[in-house]
Amino acid sequence: MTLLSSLSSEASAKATADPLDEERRYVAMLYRKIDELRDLAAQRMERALRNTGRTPAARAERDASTTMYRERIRQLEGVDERLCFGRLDMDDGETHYVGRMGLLDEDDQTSLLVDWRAPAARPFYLANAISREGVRRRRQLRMKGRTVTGLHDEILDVAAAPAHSMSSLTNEAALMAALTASRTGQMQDIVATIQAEQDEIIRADINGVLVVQGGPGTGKTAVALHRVAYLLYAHRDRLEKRGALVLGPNATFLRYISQVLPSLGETGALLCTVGDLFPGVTATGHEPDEVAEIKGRAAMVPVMANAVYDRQETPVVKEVLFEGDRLRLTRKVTAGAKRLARDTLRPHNEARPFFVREILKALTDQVATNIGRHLLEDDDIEQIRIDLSRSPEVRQALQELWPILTPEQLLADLYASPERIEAATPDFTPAERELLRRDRSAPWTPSDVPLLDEAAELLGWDDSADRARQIAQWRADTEYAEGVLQILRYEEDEIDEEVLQATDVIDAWELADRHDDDGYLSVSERAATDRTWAFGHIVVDEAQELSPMVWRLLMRRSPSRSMTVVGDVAQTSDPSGTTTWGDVFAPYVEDRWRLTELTVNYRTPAEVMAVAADVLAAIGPGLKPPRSARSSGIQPWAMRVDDYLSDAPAVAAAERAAMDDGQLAVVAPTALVRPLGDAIRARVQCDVVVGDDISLGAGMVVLDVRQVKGLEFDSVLVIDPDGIIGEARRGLSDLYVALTRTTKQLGVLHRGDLPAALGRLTERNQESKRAHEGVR
Ligand SMILES: Nc1ncnc2c1ncn2[C@@H]1O[C@H](COP(=O)(O)OP(=O)(O)OP(=O)(O)O)[C@@H](O)[C@H]1O
Repeated sequence: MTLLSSLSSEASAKATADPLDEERRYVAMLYRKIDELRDLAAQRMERALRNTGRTPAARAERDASTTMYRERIRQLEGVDERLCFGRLDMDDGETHYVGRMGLLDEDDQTSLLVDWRAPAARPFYLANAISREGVRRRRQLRMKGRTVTGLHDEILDVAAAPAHSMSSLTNEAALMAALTASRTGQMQDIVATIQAEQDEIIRADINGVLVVQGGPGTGKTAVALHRVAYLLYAHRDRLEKRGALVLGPNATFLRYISQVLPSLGETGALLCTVGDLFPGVTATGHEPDEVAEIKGRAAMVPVMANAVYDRQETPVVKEVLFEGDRLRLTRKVTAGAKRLARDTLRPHNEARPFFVREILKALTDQVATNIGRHLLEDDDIEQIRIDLSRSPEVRQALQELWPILTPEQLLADLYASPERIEAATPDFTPAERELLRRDRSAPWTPSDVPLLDEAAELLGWDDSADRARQIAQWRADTEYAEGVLQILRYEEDEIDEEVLQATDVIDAWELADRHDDDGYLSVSERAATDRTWAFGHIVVDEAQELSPMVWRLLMRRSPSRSMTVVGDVAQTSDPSGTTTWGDVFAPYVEDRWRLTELTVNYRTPAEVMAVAADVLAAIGPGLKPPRSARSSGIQPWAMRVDDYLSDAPAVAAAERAAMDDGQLAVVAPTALVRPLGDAIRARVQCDVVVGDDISLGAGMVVLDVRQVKGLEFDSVLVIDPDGIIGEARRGLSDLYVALTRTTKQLGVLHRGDLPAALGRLTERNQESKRAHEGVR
């Protein structure tokens, strides 16, 4: 036990029946309060929905109100599970109950429940026997659903503390219970057991770039999510308008963490991957690492600029047919127009009108000269200019000389043409150019997204067509609505003059407006559809994997540079990723970023971490492993097999059979994942999911290292460590990631000798191997 005096009590323990009853009564009262609030929000939402919204303003208000009440109901539902988890008895006689949200007594405005993020709750996470923070007793409430099942008291009295019992962990009993619980496939919040070093980070200043470096299992993801919840609470005004973005490595990971923020009463952050950051594009394609690495380089910035310049053409002569005449644009003319347009320093599409104006002027001059300038008035010349601008041939020529481009067109055209690639990449080798080549029909990949974003910046948005389309659509809707009203008028005229006509209660404009079913969008929804959205705060998880081009995109979305960046440079596997934080931020904030470290591994037991530490030493001698919060008493093991596909399924089946519940992950080199998954499926009884199909609740999953990143499982079986090391440029880092995914058990199957870095593993002897074979 960490602290001096510790008193545990289970629901069944007679000696503590009274305090338990007292807490049960109190918590039941809190739930009644929550139910009342939920009913009230539901009633108000219903009332708001009944409002017909006769004017656009009323309709906007109705939509805003319903969204607000819907969010409130979701928030109240989110915090329902383990609403209240602690109680502080202070020296001054005050008592504070700590929970997921704040609740007030409406009559006397006293606090019934303190939000875990409020200053009054902070001692719950920080108080210890040495620095009591005014706390006399800290009580943990164990809850199952809405029922208090037990409690655990810590009396913070330094005089009674035996020196050897001091531990750096807070709420240790509850922490250990959380760490040893079986995993469900969904990340749980840690709100009842946040540790002091984590609390510091969660509540750190919102401004500037905060980098949280920490080894595997140190709670980086958990801390990042609790920090978002804290910032949404402490800086509600700022973040309500601009929103918060949480960027994760892949969709599986986002699903894994998706329940954490709602359970903290927050639904307002946008969770997405890099592939989601260009609205309108679904980046589902895969590509080899070496292609992604090239696309992620900072050298792609000039490449994209060259690709745009390459589209601004100046042929020796461009001939244009106009009303039977062959007009000529010499290079001198097109180059002059190009220079003038570029000198505006506007993006390509926005500079185009300047180019067009110059070219039309030159063509108008030619036509006027051909007719005889002395025969023409100013109005005639203007008419010629207008006719030229409307001529399909002239338009076609202008499109060839300076095309209107979308980011998708620019990039697809570039990839599809060896000539364009060559023109845009003067410093690339032929092999690198070849890697960029791709068919026009190939799907977009995540590493295309920052390039599309770069292209959008260089091209500028030409939204005139969109706006024209919107106006046309609105007109069509209005006309349609007017048509509907005509019909109603006609029919109603026939029926009864006393009957209220449709046109009395609704006009065409409003009817058209109702057709637009976009409704009221929340900040996250608006942010998700707006490429240029500037977020109030950005959180990046597994940040070591991001390429320089992705950082460039993120910095555009964060002009205020308010960011929390969490990662571990020892776990970098993406060839575009970083192993030095300074390199990432120097171009944007120089050295004005803060580094903070997490040092305790809450996931991986000490026995497994000892093995992983040897691999870490092989990655870089200076790298320090995190300290494990606990030992499991279970030694990790290795087993030599003859053939992975025929031997591994039996071992996996035996491991799974030995587990009561929870999840087993089989982590293998990418090429082995599918065949191994099929072979295992044929052997085991439980639900097995393979690769990207991962359904988070399955009893067994078969994945490669990329897919397993950020996740955790009760037991992990690593297949072919040499294969894992060999298949990636940073293969040892991949092995380190694979080994550190377990919360309890680790086994490694190998064919030849074990890699040197795994020398510490004890080989399983033949008997246990035979025992596994018996399961076949
Ligand atoms: N204070 C805490 N109380 C209870 N559980 C905790 C605490 N801190 C971390 N954990 C648990 O430890 C595990 C690892 O946390 P998390 O996934 O956030 O670590 P990480 O640093 O992001 O790991 P990795 O870099 O390996 O992906 C999770 O199950 C998390 O809930």
